[in-house]
Amino acid sequence: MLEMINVSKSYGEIKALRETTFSVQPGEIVGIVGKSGSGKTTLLRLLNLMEQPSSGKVLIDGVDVQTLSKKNIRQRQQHMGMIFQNYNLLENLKVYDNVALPLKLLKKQQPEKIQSLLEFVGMEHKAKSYPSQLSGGEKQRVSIARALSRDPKFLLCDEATSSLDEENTEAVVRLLYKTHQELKPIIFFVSHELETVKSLCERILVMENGQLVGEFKNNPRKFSDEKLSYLEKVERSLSL
Ligand SMILES: Nc1ncnc2c1ncn2[C@@H]1O[C@H](COP(=O)(O)OP(=O)(O)OP(=O)(O)O)[C@@H](O)[C@H]1O
Repeated sequence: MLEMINVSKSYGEIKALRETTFSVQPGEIVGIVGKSGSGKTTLLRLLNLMEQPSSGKVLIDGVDVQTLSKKNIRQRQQHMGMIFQNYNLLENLKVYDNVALPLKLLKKQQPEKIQSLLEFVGMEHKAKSYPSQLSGGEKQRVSIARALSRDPKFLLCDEATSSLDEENTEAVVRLLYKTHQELKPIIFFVSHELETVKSLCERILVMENGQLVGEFKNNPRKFSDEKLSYLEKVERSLSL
C-alpha cells in the first residue's frame, strides 16, 4: 500500500504540490489528470522517491520514506518501473540490450526473462534493431518491457501515450491493461488526455495548482481480443 499524508513540495518560492493526501491499494490503476504545471510530475517524482516532501509523509507499506537510508531508497526504487513520454531508450543499444540494462546494472543476466518480456510486449522480432529504427509505439512497448524487467510493484507512467497517434495509444493502453491483468502492479497513469485515462483507469484523481481537487470512480473500457483493421475502427467510431 502507498500513502501520501498532507504532502507538500516546494521548489524555492514555487509550491509544486500542496497538502496532498491519498492512498492506493495493491492492484489499483490510478489516473492522474490536470493541466500543464498542475503538479502531476512532481507527484510521480515523490512516489518514485526521486524527490523528498518539503512537508508531510509518503508511506510505502507503512514505512515513512524519509526514514530510509540512500541504500534502502535505491532498493525500493528497484521495484518501481518508470515509463516516459520520450521513451528514454539508449539510442546506441539494441532493443534487447535496452530491456536487459536494468538487470545488467544489478549484475544479473537473465536471457530467458528478456526474451519472454520482448514476447510479452510483442517486440521479439525487433530485438536486434536500434531505437532509431522503431516507430513511437514500438519504442514505448520496448520501454514497457524494460520497466517490467525488475518485476515492479509500481508502474509509474508519465504522459506515456502523449507522443503517440490514436492507434499506437490504443496499443500501449492495451499493453498496460494486459500488464495489470497478468502482473498486477499498482499503475499510476499521468496524462492530460482524459479520454485515454478513462479507457484504462478505475480511479481518476484531478490536480489543479498543485492540489488534488477531485477524485472520480470510472468504468474503464473492456478490451476484447477483437482485432479490427484501421478502416474498421474508423467505420465503427463514425457509426457511434
Ligand atoms: N525542479 C523544479 N524546479 C523548480 N520548479 C519546478 C521543478 N519541477 C517542477 N517545478 C514547477 O512546479 C510546478 C508543477 O510542475 P509539474 O512538472 O509537476 O507539473 P505537471 O502537471 O507535470 O506539468 P506538465 O503536464 O507540463 O508536465 C510548475 O510550476 C513547475 O514549473
